[in-house]
Formats: sequence, C-alpha cells, structure tokens
Amino acid sequence: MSLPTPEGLQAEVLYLPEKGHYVVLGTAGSGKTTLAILRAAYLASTHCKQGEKVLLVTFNKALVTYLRAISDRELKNIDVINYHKFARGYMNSRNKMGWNVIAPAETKVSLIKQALINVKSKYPTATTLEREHEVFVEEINWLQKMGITNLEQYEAVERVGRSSVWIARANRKYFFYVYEAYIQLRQESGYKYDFEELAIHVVQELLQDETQRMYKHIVIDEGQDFSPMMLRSLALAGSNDGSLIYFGDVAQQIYGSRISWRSAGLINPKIWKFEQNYRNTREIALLALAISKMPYFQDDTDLVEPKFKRASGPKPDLLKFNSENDELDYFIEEVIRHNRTRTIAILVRDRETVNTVIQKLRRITQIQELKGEMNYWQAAPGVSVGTYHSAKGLEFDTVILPYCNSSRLPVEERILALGSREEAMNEEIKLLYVGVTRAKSELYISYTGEITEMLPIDPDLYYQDEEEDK
Ligand SMILES: Nc1ncnc2c1ncn2[C@@H]1O[C@H](COP(=O)(O)OP(=O)(O)OP(=O)(O)O)[C@@H](O)[C@H]1O
Repeated sequence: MSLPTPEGLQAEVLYLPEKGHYVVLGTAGSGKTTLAILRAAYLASTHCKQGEKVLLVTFNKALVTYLRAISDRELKNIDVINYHKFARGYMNSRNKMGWNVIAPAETKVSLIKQALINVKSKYPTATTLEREHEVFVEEINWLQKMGITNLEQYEAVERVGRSSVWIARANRKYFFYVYEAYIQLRQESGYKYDFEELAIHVVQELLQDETQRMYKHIVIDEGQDFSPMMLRSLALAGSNDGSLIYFGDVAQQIYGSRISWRSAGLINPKIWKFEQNYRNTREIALLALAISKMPYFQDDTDLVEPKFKRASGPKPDLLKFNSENDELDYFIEEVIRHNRTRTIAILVRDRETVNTVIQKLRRITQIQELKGEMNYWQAAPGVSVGTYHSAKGLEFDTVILPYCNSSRLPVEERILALGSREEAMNEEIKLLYVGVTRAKSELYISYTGEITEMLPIDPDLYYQDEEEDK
C-alpha cells in the first residue's frame, strides 16, 4: 500500500523542526495516522544519527498491526509499538519488571472489592463506602491515570468533567483509603503494578534515570486515549535534543477528562489543527458531526469542525428489526453479497457480542477479528469483526453497527461505574462516534426495540424506509 502525499497543513506538520513538542488536533479521517507514519519516517531518515531511534506509539494493538501493514516500507528503523509494550520494555531495561508482575484487570477488580470490605469494617458509619464497588474501581483508575499518589494531592485537585459532581470532596478520603488498601492487597498478592498504575512507575523511574535515552524522537498516534501519566512518561522517555509530536482527536477521546498539556509533560507545544476529512463521504461525516453536537457530547472548545473532502455517497442506512437474530441474519446476507469486493467491519460494544457475531459468521466466511493479538493485517476485501474500541484508527469501505438499542447502549457496566446513565452516555457517545467515522462510504446502523438516545433522530441524516422495517 502507498500513503497519500501530504498537502497543505499536513506538509507543514511533516517538516516541523526536529526539536521541541508539537500537538496536532484533528477531526476523524484528517490524516493524523498518515502523518504520524510519514513524520516518523522523515525523522528516522533525516534526523537520526547512527544508533538513534524513533518511537511511534499508539494505544491499541490492532492499530500497530494495521500501521505495519500499510507502511512497512516507511517504518524501517522505527519502533512501532503500543504503550504497554513500551512501558514493559522500559521497566525491563531497568530491571523493574519480572514475570507476572502486572495484575490482570479482573484481579484488580476483585482486590478492590476486598479492599472496600476491609475499609468498611474500619469505618462502619461512612455511607459513601456503601456505594457500588464499580464506582471505586473507576475512581482508582482515575487517580492512577492522573498520577495522584497521596491524599493531600487528591483533596486539593479540581476534578474536571461532570464526574466531579458525584463524589463530595469530604468523601474523597474514603476513596483514598480504599486505594491504599488495594495497593497493599495487590502487593501481598505478588503484583507490583496494574495496567493503569504502570505509567506512574515509568515516570518515577525516568525521573531518576540519567542514562542516554533510547529514543531521539517520539511520535504518538491516537494520543487522546493516553492518560496524562502515560503522556508524561513518553515526554520523559525522549531525548532532550529530540522532538515529540502528539496526534489526537478530542472528539474521539474515550476516557478521562480534558487535561492540560503541561500536566501531560508537554512543554509549550505549538498546536496545529487538521480540519479536512479525507475518509468519510459527506453523508457519513454529517452524521458524525450531528453526533458530536448531541447534548451528551461534553462541551469541548477544541472540537475541530470538519470540512469534507470526499464526494457524496449514500446516506447512512438506519434499520429497525424485530429481533436480534433477524438483525444479524440480515447483515450476514449483506456480507455474503459484498465481502469479495469491499472491506466490511461489523463493530459492536463488547467482546461478548463480538464472539456471538463471529460464531454465526464463521460458518459462512473467513473473518478477521480485531483484537490485541493480531499478527497479520488482512487488507484485501473481506469482513472484520471487533469492538468500537479495537477499531480505533482503522477504516473500512462499509461499516455495520448493529445492536444500537437503548437497552445495550450505554452498557450497564459503565452506568454502574459512573453512577448514572447520563454520565455513561457522555462517555459512550464517543465510542459511537468512533464507530461511525470508521466508514469510508457505506454505513449501516440498526436496532431492535428503542434506538439508543445517543444517536441523533433527525430523519434527514439517514436513509430510512419505514415500510422496510425488518
Ligand atoms: N492528503 C491526503 N490526500 C488523500 N488522502 C488522504 C490524505 N491524507 C489522508 N488521506 C486518507 O484519509 C484517510 C484517513 O486518514 P488517517 O487514517 O490518517 O486519518 P486519522 O486522522 O488518523 O483518522 P482517525 O483519527 O479517525 O482514525 C486515509 O484513507 C488516508 O489515506
């Protein structure tokens, strides 16, 4: 595959100086990933001496496989890895890793549940400790992502975003006690770290590490998914006389609230904005824009309004079915008809649903499952199945988003963790946005029962034939 030639602002970003910190905020499909690859290749070929390296880092692993597939030629002498691989590798080089030292996500949850029980027994009258354990898991993840490691810091911090409303400042101490109890339990179980906390340790280690940095330049793609601590660690991991460039889309930010560049370790970055959407047809881009204007989309001053570059195509198809079985059968027919000529993705909210879809589809055709352990990227026409999360950064001719019912979106798990349906919608609408913007020319959205409140209802946005309700 060959990458497009950058134009306008893209070309300016490509040749930015080889020193300093830069931020590129772009709308979906504006060429951020393309430029991340080209910039990394440019730096490796013209601004690295013998032994100096470029790191191209992304959040999700499927994107790493995709990047390698679309640009193998450009990516020579560049380490293309996801954040956790970088963090583990660095800690390993400092003899701070080991076998089985990162607590798996399920273990983390059960240890937090236990920690909550322990703290409750100490403070039996503290009603805040009666809250669901999911709320504590969520808050602990937030503390770790922000790098908050002591109570004074936590009590003083201004929480941005609406989540601040539902934990009273006076109750923060109880959350912190659970956090401390969890760390103790985790250590007793033999786990030095968990996934969210690892970045804090990487930062601490880098602050003391005076050895020559392995990477001269750092290029971050899908930067909106990185926590402030992850970004800080990457800023520290680069050489002082090199550069760091961050490519991200505020509208696709899935977790976490807005952060300042400074708290993420970026020093006076110059900010660039990409506004041209090269991927989606006008009709698909209009739906994405309408989603980003829904009330659940948190106010975001940095939101870049896209300009459409591509020709028109069909409107997104909105279909209602009587049952989920009929829904899947309908799309299986669609896949059979087109999977020799188009790249098609069926994207759903969770892994369990991915498995249901795959089970049924597997009997009919070969499937590419979008997941962490992908070794190979199938670029030829065919069908891919994955979660919205796993599709970040990717693109397909046709995207099918089934099961967009209000009973499935937002998922129950996030409603519990965030304390309200509204709060969960603020977060999950970004996932729908990601799903919609993966489609280059055809988009199908379907549901049974009630449609999710996160989709705009303006009938002009869709091709919708009432008679055709399945
Ligand atoms: N200058 C250009 N000319 C033509 N096509 C382009 C140009 N820049 C990017 N594209 C194409 O637009 C599509 C989207 O680009 P890319 O994946 O880099 O966008 P992105 O900003 O990373 O999107 P997202 O964040 O939504 O994943 C790709 O198919 C890419 O090849």
